[in-house]
Amino acid sequence: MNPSSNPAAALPDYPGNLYVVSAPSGAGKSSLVKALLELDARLMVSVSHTTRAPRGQEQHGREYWFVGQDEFQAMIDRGDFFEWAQVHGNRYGTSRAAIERRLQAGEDVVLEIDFQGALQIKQIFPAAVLIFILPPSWEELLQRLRRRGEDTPEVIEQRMINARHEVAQARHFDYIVVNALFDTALFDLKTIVHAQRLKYSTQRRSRPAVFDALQLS
Ligand SMILES: Nc1nc2c(ncn2[C@@H]2O[C@H](COP(=O)(O)OP(=O)(O)O)[C@@H](O)[C@H]2O)c(=O)[nH]1
Ligand SMILES: Nc1ncnc2c1ncn2[C@@H]1O[C@H](COP(=O)(O)OP(=O)(O)O)[C@@H](O)[C@H]1O
Repeated sequence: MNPSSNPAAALPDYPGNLYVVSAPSGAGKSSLVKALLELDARLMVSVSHTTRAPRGQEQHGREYWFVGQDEFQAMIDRGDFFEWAQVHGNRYGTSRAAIERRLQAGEDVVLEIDFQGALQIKQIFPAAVLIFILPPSWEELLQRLRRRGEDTPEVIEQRMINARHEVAQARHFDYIVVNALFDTALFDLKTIVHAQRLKYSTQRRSRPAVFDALQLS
């Protein structure tokens, strides 16, 4: 956990839903979230800020806002981050403005962040739904990192070491999805999002249409 992060007061009960997806590097969270967004027009992903250098095809403002150490530090000092954390030697953060505005507008937001950030979010926004994605095995995780071909062997080795610690945090999450077969994991993710959407809308102002159809109070 990040002792220096700016602890926010609990957020109000926004009409939008917040989903947080975490996983060890290479488990498939970016691929799954991308596929989920294609299936679900109501979901928006929040683009984080990072001090990490861009990988091959990554674009500023699409995968991340790539910023320098000084700019990141200035954002921390101004309290611009909802949460931030140091992960694999770089800093990553979710900007407050982007997600609060969307949740207020009733949009559903997905954050793809590490477990430290996820646990910070749960503290300030208990209605957030925390989903942890597990690889089917350590061997498969290593193969996926190698096949992705984006990281040096040293970086892959570090990510495999960090993964042991990260997966131990899965028990603090609301749901666990095993990404063995991609389509099965995607289906699981979609089901969680859909089920939570129905559940939360019953607790809030809006009622799911099926309640009217069944004349439920
Ligand atoms: N706390 C936090 N973690 C983030 C944020 N954005 C990305 N991360 C996490 O940082 C880690 C490294 O991400 P990245 O460098 O893209 O590598 P990848 O996970 O291998 O694709 C992953 O666990 C991400 O989920 C953020 O805004 N906040
Ligand atoms: N179920 C799966 N089976 C096989 N390969 C997968 C699966 N899910 C993702 N991958 C591949 O594994 C690699 C890592 O996935 P990625 O989405 O980048 O992971 P993460 O965002 O968690 O670091 C990518 O090359 C991706 O295409």
